[in-house]
Amino acid sequence: MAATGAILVVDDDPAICVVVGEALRRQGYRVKTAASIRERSALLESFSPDVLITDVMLPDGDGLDGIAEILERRPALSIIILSAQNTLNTAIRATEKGAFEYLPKPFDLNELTRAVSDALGSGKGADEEAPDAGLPHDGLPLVGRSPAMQEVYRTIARVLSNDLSILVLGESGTGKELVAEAIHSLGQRRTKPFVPINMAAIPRELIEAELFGYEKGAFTGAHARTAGKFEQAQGGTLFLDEIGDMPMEAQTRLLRVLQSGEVTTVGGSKSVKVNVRIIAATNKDLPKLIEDNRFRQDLYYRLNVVPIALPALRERREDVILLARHFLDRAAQEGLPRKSLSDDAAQLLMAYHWPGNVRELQNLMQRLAVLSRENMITADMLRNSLPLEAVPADYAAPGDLLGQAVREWAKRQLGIGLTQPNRNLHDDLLAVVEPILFQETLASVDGNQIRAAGLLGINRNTLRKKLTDYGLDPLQLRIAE
Ligand SMILES: Nc1ncnc2c1ncn2[C@@H]1O[C@H](COP(=O)(O)OP(=O)(O)OP(=O)(O)O)[C@@H](O)[C@H]1O
Repeated sequence: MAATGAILVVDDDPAICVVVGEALRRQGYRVKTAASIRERSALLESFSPDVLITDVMLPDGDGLDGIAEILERRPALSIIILSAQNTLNTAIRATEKGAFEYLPKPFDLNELTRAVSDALGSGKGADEEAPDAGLPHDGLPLVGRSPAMQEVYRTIARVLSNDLSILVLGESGTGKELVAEAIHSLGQRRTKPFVPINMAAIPRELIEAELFGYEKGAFTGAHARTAGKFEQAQGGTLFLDEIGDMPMEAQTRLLRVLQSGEVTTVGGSKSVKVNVRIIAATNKDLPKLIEDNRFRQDLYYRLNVVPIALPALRERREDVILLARHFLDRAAQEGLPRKSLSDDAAQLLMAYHWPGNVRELQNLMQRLAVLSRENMITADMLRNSLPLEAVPADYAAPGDLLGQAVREWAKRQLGIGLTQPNRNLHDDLLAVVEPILFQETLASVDGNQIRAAGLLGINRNTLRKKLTDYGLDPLQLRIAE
């Protein structure tokens, strides 16, 4: 059955308007497109859409400006925000303004059509809470633009206006604590305490006393009544780090507190009401611990209301250079000499597998900012600092960068849905790559077609035909036969 509904698509990139517009029309929607905020305002009046899909960076301003006012006038309208800025800030702003969905670019066309049908099906967005306009956005701590981080930002943006329990998962050093701090400092509890407690860092027998507090005389050394972390976090957020290391008995007690909302100190009998948001984190496989009877299943369900999975740094290599520069900038702001990265250093950083994740990268950049005397950080300096056996032998292979470029190119082509059945992505890629390859190869042999064909491993006639097809002028390439 054809879908019904009117959709307004606003993007100054005509390709996106065409592709998105076509995809939605094929589903049966009525679609109009606009390329600016001015056109958007006019069409909102004359076309009266059910769903507005809008880009953020528009030629006449910020596409998010005016969204709250539009929703005030048309509360039934669902808004989907597209953005290439891809920061936590954009995700939060979009969600706060009342957007139904936020899709970072390049987006998947199926994801967009699904978002449209969800928006129409639900009558209205899932995030109907009153937008909180006063959140502090500056200096947001999380750096990264990879698709995996976009997913993290979207989830963070969605949990700021509620108190759902969060379970942050990820290897050591991926930023779990930073995510917990961000949720707290951007959310509605930000004026109250953020109290972290690391289960792995406290002797097992003291965990309950630390968490729930203790009465004077409860055990040797308990000289006075002491409030536990739960009470200290009253009204705010309790961050239970390394929750997988919590002893079973403490888990049972924690579950009871979460169920009742009351804590009783160790050695005490009176309970105190507590109101805290729980964010837990672990690098352990909790379902496996449950299987081994080392973690309570009921506690797991209680904590894992909204999971946030942080990718390992090697799974988001596109963020490595961004992060490295961020840490170098920070070092410079702290008064250390400003350092930059050479190209070969950047390649080496991207090829390394970062077992210690962002923390390892941060430590390395700080060390180099302090110790190196040069202004430029080179691959040689890194080789002295990184365990070399961990760097793939072909780290410098341009293939790594090329592979990444091709992956991004393919994602972009597929993501914005330019691949109609009659398109030939394979030929399109060759048309981008081959002329560059031919030019470089010919230049390296002073334009000798025979030698170039030999290096390329193709027949000379094939090379000549391809040069003609690509409109490459053999004379300009100084092809000497
Ligand atoms: N996306 C990021 N942007 C900027 N800094 C980051 C990011 N992720 C992590 N860091 C920095 O890396 C360091 C390690 O992060 P964090 O302590 O949050 O990791 P973790 O996952 O909690 O580690 P562990 O499991 O070992 O406790 C911190 O100094 C943090 O500021």
